[in-house]
Amino acid sequence: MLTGGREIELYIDNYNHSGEGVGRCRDMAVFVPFAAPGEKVRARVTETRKNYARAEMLEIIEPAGFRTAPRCRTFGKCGGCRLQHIDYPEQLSAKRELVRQSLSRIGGFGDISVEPVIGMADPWHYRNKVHFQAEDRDGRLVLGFYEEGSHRLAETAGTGDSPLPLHCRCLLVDRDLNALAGLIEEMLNRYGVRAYNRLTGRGMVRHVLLRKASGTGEMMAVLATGPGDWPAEKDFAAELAKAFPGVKSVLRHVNPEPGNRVPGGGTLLLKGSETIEDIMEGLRFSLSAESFYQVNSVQTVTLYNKALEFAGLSGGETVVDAYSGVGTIALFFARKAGKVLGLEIVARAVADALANAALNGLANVEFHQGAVEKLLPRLVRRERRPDVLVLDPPRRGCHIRVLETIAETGVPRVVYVSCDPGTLARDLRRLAEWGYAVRKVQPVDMFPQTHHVESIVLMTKSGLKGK
Ligand SMILES: C[S@@+](CC[C@H](N)C(=O)[O-])C[C@H]1O[C@@H](n2cnc3c(N)ncnc32)[C@H](O)[C@@H]1O
Repeated sequence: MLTGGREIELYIDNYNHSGEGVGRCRDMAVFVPFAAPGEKVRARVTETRKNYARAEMLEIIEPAGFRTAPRCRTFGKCGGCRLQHIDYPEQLSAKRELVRQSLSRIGGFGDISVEPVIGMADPWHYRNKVHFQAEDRDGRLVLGFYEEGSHRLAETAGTGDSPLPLHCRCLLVDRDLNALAGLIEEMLNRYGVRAYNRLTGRGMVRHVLLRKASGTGEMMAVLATGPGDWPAEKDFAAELAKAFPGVKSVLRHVNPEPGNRVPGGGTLLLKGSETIEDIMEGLRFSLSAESFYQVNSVQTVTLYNKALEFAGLSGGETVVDAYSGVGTIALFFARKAGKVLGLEIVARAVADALANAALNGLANVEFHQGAVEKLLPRLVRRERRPDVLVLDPPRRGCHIRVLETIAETGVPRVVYVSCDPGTLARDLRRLAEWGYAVRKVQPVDMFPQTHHVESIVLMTKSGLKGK
């Protein structure tokens, strides 16, 4: 029996779905964060459950050849990155194996073939959106990231000789957004603004959301604040936009509630416009602060082009883009299909998608607001069955009713885009039981240095050939 506090030595032979090393001790799986397969480590047990234990690494007795020095000084503290300790080629093969194992164990697909993960030429500074939390420290407001599982900022972040404050140098975040965060932090202090304290209700800034449209360079800054008056808010915004030319939108989101995660409140436009515009593969997209938009612009193009390839369009097809967000996939497809119907639950995203269709002069695309599990069954009853169905659900995967509708109507081609190999495997299993065959599985690395992996899968009705 393994007990908490005990020191053990173990060989690591796999990763779990969170990117932690997995070894075995007395027939018990032991998860060791930041350990890697092929390594022998000494670790202290921190948690024991019925089927597994967790341990913290004390010493690497035999390191793996692909182990590398993490570049960020807060690696292991802030919780954003999980894989900086292994080199990039190993990250890609680990993610491929993760997808393969999920499809095999959860999906029941046996020895399924998974394509090598499409990685990035430069796997750093790829994020076009970031939330910096605000905290008062030694009489100054600082911006940074929380330590994992806490509401305290990790001590320092980043590395190198940048003039930015240490906590504003995330190695995953676009360099302009890091620089913008540094300027905002300096300015907030100069304007005498303090961080909001959720216990006392005093202070002003809760967090800062920054977003960049990579194709145009336009940036948006949203200061999420408590309810207090801020007479200088417009002066602040005007100075910020002047000092940082890409900044086209400065907003203040007021949240009057004491807690940290309470929605509601209102958004005030302080400077510029409420949206920024991006260009991707010749298509224009208008983005608001709340719009869901993929965070890695380089890999998004790769992902969407793969989706197009898997769809195998010849020009006249009807496509349904289920979970369409601001309409990005739908508009990519509209240029190659007869008609595209986007289905999305968030009203604001549907409004953005309609605006985006108009912005690009695409008349063969419609967007409907509602839950896919309600809209899709109605749609296939009312209109003809789509030739291609694209699914891009949130992490929890598809509602069973969506999968049943696919099976009942026999949609010939299903292109499933997923950010969670576990729910992907569960959904593919159901479709396979109802007569669909997996033709191709292509992971794309949208989130280098983290354990997350995006996959795109082509399924066709059995008997039909995948291209
Ligand atoms: C992973 S995002 C994909 C968005 C878009 N395809 C893209 O690439 O930007 C999932 C989207 O599904 C929407 N969503 C979540 N649950 C939904 C449901 N039951 N019905 C319709 N849309 C839903 C979310 O609002 C979000 O926009």
